[in-house]
Amino acid sequence: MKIIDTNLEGVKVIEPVVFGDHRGWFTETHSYSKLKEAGIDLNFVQDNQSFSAAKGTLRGLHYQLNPKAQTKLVRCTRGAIFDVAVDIRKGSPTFGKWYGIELSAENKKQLLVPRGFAHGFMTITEDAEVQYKVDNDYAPDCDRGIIWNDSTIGVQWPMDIEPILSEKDQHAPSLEEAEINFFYEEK
Ligand SMILES: Cc1cn([C@H]2C[C@H](O)[C@@H](COP(=O)(O)OP(=O)(O)O[C@H]3O[C@@H](C)C(=O)[C@@H](O)[C@H]3O)O2)c(=O)[nH]c1=O
Repeated sequence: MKIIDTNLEGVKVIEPVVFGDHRGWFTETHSYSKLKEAGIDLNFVQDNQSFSAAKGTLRGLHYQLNPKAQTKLVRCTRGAIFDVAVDIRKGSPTFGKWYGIELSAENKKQLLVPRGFAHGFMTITEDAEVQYKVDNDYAPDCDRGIIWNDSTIGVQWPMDIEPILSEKDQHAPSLEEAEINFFYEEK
């Protein structure tokens, strides 16, 4: 498996090895040992799956406050999405900066979104299924969002449309108004 750095410290793209033969293919979708060898030691405690029934569905930008912050390891198992991580660690040299990548059932790429980052995605196929691991329990009290089109973040979503959003995501605050309790720690 290839682990590739991005413009944001700690945000990584993981490209699994896919073994094809006359039956189809095989791939490891997660390896604790291989991530640990690469210096990524995570204890995933929950697996999530979502299905979005229409192209242009946007879920995000979401995060959980400390002490319930979550690292997410995201992949797309049907269709394709544009997946985004935003650095929202106070005092970070890349605060408010984003990274985006296409994840698809075909390319099998994964995005590692660390604690202290907001996460969201837009579906770019007729429907899409997303699966992700998290390293902290779901905690509705700590669940927060930032509006998907926040102008200071300026995510370049792949389709210039009014996306399909949840009621909650339609009313999310701006980055400036959002409650954040993550602080950048220099490595
Ligand atoms: C995230 C989550 C939601 N739920 C419930 C709450 C709610 O009734 C229903 C749908 O929740 P939401 O509307 O928050 O689902 P969704 O908008 O898909 O939220 C997800 O978006 C992506 C971008 C993420 O990064 C995830 O961490 C998560 O925030 O599922 C759980 O029971 N456990 C969970 O871990």
